[in-house]
Parts: sequence; C-alpha cells; structure tokens
Amino acid sequence: MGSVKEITIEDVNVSSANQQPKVVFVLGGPGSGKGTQCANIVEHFGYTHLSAGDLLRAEIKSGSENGTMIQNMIKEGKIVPSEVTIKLLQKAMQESGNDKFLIDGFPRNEENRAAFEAVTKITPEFVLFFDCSEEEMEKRLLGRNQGREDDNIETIRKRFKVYLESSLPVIEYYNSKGKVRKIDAAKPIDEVFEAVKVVFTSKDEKVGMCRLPRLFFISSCFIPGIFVLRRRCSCTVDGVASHLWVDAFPFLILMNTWN
Ligand SMILES: Nc1ncnc2c1ncn2[C@@H]1O[C@H](COP(=O)(O)OP(=O)(O)O)[C@@H](O)[C@H]1O
Ligand SMILES: Nc1ccn([C@H]2C[C@H](O)[C@@H](COP(=O)(O)OP(=O)(O)O)O2)c(=O)n1
Repeated sequence: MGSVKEITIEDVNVSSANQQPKVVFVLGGPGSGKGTQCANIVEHFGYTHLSAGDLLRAEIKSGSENGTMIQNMIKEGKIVPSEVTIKLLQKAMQESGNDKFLIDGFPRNEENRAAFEAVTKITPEFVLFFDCSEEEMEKRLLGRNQGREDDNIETIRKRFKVYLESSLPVIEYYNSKGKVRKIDAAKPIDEVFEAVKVVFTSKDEKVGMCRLPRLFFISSCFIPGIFVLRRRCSCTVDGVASHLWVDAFPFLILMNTWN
C-alpha cells in the first residue's frame, strides 16, 4: 500500500532475533505538549523520537497513493487506519539504527494498540501520559502557528472528541496494567520536563544501581583467585597462554554482567 513497502512479519519484528526494542508510548490530548517534551527527552536520554502525526504528514508530502486519504482523515480529526501508521512506524524504526523509541501520538485507539502489539509483539516499557485540560490544549493549538491544516477551531473540537472517545480508553487500558506514568502537563515547559526527567531517571538509575554493586561484588570474588591461578600458571610450560586466559576470564564475566 502506498510508497511504503509491504512489511513481512520478519521485517516487522524489529525484535526478531533476541533483543526487543525499547518502546515508550507518549500519549496525551492534542496540544498537551507531547512533541515539545519528546525533543527534550531525545536530548537527555538518547531515544529516537517517532511522531505518528509527523510520519503521516510526511507521507502526504511524499505524494504517496495514500496521501489524499491521510490528508482527508487528518482534516476531519479522524484516526488513519492502523495498517498505514504501523508500516510507517516500523520503517522509521528500522531506519533509525537505534533500539530505544519514543512513539508519540500512537496508539490513538484500540485498533492502533491491538494491531501494533499483534504485528510487532512489542509491549511498551511504559506510557508517558501528558494530562492537560481541554481549555489549555485549545489555547496552545490555536497559538501553535506551524501552519497545520488541523489547528483550526472546528477540527480541534473534532480531535478532542476523538481523543475522549478513542484515545483515553487506550490510556485506561495501560493504566490497568500499571504502565502509565502521568505527568501534569498544564505547567510551564521546564517544570513539565522536570517531572518527565524523574520518570526516565528513576528507571535508568534502577539499572545503574544494580550494576555497580554487582560489579564490585564479582570483582572482589575474582581478584584473589586470579593471583593464585597466575602463580600456578607460571609453573606450567604454556605459562604465557594460560596467563592470558586467566587474565581475560574475569573481564569476560564482568562484561556479561554489565548488560
Ligand atoms: N507546558 C507548556 N506550556 C505552554 N505551552 C506549551 C507547553 N508545552 C508545549 N507548549 C506549546 O503548545 C503547542 C503544542 O505543543 P506540542 O508539543 O506541539 O503538542 P502535541 O505534540 O501534544 O500536539 C506548541 O506551540 C508548544 O510550543
Ligand atoms: N496514531 C495516529 C496519530 C495521528 N493521527 C492523525 C490524526 C491526528 O489528528 C493527526 C495529528 O496528530 P499529531 O499527533 O501530529 O498531533 P496532535 O497530538 O493532535 O496535536 O494525525 C492518526 O491518524 N493516527
């Protein structure tokens, strides 16, 4: 369909071999500040930002055969069929060379959510949810000034309706699974980012805090053993080769425990 090549299950499973890509869904109403905060997260935490809306708008611009359909749906504030959006997301993931993604503005309805999970087998690490009042979001969208065809009051109202009816249930679904990290998005941009940082840092720190004590523990077990083994090796004929193995062994173990 369109300019996007048909993607097979093998392609789609970016995860295919052994490592699942790390995905964080960034959700919230239109104008809640998803794109603004994603730019900050990318800068500080090394994720690749994939905005479903940006990918769809790029598809319109590319002149693909789906372009007109996508454009009409966006103008009406409707949600584009999952098949189209998922293919664009997958292509962008494959091309990025990264394994950590912020997927912004997706999944926007139950169909998006179920299709993504079924096709990619990826479940998000967590869902970053920007909570903001309609009044504030409307003010922001009307002042966004990016020349977007859907940032007019008539389409904005339709988008709010779709958000309430179709997108909030997805957030509730992930909430029931304990995956939602809710942020008060009505605050100024830098204050919102402070709250976002707490979410990302606490996750990263958990890993970091586990690794260091583990490394110290394992090294302290190994180092006395190395001295003994090295002395024994010096007595053997192939002493040099044995030394190399004895020296390399703990490093191999340490490297394994690092990840
Ligand atoms: N916390 C905030 N306070 C005030 N304005 C904001 C805030 N976050 C974003 N904005 C502005 O609101 C508009 C919509 O933000 P954007 O990040 O594009 O929202 P979304 O991606 O959720 O649609 C932009 O003009 C942006 O500069
Ligand atoms: N998963 C998605 C995401 C966006 N779209 C379409 C419909 C949305 O109204 C527009 C714009 O989405 P975008 O995330 O860029 O912008 P807002 O969050 O609405 O400000 O794109 C979609 O059809 N499916």
